[in-house]
Amino acid sequence: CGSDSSCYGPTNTVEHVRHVKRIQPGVPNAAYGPKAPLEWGQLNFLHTTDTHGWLEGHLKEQNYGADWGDFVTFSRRMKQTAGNMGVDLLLIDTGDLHDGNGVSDATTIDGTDSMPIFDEIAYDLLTIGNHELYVSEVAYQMFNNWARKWGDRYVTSNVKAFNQTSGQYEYIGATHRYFTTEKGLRVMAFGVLFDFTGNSNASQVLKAADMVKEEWFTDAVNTCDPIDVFVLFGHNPVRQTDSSNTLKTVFNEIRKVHPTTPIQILGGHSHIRDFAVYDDNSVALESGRYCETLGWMSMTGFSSSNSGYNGVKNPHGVANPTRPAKAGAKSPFVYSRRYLDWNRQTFIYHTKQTEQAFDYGSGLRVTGDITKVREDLKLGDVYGCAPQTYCISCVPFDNSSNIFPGVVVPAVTAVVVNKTREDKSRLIIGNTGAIRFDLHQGPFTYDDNFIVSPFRDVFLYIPDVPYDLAKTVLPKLNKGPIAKRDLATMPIPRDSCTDPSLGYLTRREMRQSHGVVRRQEVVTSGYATTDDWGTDGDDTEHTGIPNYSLPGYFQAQANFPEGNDPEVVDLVFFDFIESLILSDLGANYTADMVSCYIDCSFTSQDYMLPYAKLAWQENVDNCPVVIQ
Ligand SMILES: Nc1ccn([C@@H]2O[C@H](COP(=O)(O)O)[C@@H](O)[C@H]2O)c(=O)n1
Ligand SMILES: [Zn+2]
Ligand SMILES: [Zn+2]
Repeated sequence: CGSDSSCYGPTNTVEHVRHVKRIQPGVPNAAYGPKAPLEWGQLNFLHTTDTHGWLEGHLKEQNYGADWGDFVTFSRRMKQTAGNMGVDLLLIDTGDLHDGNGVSDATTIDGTDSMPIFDEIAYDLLTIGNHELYVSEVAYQMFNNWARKWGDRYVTSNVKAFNQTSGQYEYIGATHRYFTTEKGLRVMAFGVLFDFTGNSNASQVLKAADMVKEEWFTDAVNTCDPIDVFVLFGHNPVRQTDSSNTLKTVFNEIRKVHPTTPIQILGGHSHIRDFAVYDDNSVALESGRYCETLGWMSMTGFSSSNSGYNGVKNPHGVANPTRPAKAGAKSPFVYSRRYLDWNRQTFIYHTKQTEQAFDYGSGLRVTGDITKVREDLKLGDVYGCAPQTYCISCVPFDNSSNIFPGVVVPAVTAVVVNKTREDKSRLIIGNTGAIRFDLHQGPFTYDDNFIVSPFRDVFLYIPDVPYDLAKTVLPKLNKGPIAKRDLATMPIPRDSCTDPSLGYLTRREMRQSHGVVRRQEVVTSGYATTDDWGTDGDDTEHTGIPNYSLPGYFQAQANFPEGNDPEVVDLVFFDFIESLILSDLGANYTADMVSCYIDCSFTSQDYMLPYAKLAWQENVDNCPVVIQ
């Protein structure tokens, strides 16, 4: 098809219309759920991060099946509960709102339809992620629209945008926010993006080490105004050993002036559930990715002698936090943390509601808005029937059920072809990070195209590169062997990724087949988190999911002569990795030798749909939806 989208568009041909069906969101799960009520303290946090447009929830995974409308209801009910108890609850988001789902990415400018839906939550603090900065139009969407709307709640302590009117780089949001909570806590908040360098020239990211030298920062830390608690939040991993973590830099600067004031840290970007202890008076929470996880953190220990807190000391009728940051901590503060699975059952349980009584009109309206966006963007249109599940990391990289050998390599081999050069041998190289989510067995929809491959990374190429040189590029990019995780240590010997037939079993059958049933309920596969406090953070217990590490890059070779190596190849790659490719090819290769391969609008969003039309037409009219 090349760049001719009429070859695979959903409505252009009669033949295609036959293949268009819609799938419906998954039903709420029923058999298992949260292990215990939340521990409410004086100051409580609900945290989202790296939502990447997944506002519809996970339509093919019951465990993460709530949509943003359900979250609207939940967050409002939790705010009311906090008010009724006489304590504070802060809602916080740490960025990456774009790139990952059709709701955010199927519009001409990413986020056009998703951002108004996202904005239905009354966040107290928000900050910016790197996915708001790759594309200038998106950066300006945040700068000109949402930053203005969110005012001082949008804290971008080290991120500026180029203001075309003033000709200056200006902070996108506020540098910091000093505010008093409903219960009298004086909060100083900083929102810090990791030292990101892949942004377009519409923005500027100050390194944290430079940010802390800015006058506004030293003024804020040294202010004479009382500070009861710092909220240090950012699109930034919380694990101190993560090389991207720059929260530590800011933490250290605060500590020079405030040795014992609590610093509550909330992070993101590494897409994991995590909780880290920084010191006796500081703990950090990270809340996963893609609307799979809602993070909960609470603390108690404020008194009239150390704060302006005028709320209830230990809210009644609920559990309260009891754990010091670490054993023997010299601190009045105790904490709790929990990773909530993103489903209605979780939301209903923690608001003490019933399925019938849970919904608010506001939440239902937002669910309706999401449905309308999905319909308008035709996200439910089906392009093929995937015969099995292919995952990114639940099986080794070379397993046929891995998405790279199973889908991505055959898809780029078959579809990424320049007609005028189709007789040439080619190597196609991509970064594995461009593939963002597992591909589930069953109908492959327009939405799934963005879920699997959301970026608009253009396929570029250099013609006629000697094969002896071209074949050295992938190993140079990857440098080093693929680390493999020993399956024998994993709690589940197989799961629906490795054995697709299991996808047809119910979760109960699946677990019982392995003999793991607890509390007369089912323990399903999912996150089994280990953090600085151990293994009791997951709100719903799960057995783990195998997680094999990946090389950074993949390669497909196409139209190679049988039994021989070609003399030269067309070397095809995403523009996202152009500079790396050129540096691996050496000084004889320069940017002026690079051009668009098919055309400059054919991107990584454009090869999966034609492949689905090519490879997955069997059963397409009768393709069972497999909800895991
Ligand atoms: N145009 C792009 C942009 C990003 N990527 C990949 O995404 C990774 C960053 O994602 P986070 O959610 O972790 O911030 C980046 O490292 C790339 O792998 C891409 O492929 N193309
Ligand atoms: Zn992210
Ligand atoms: Zn990120």
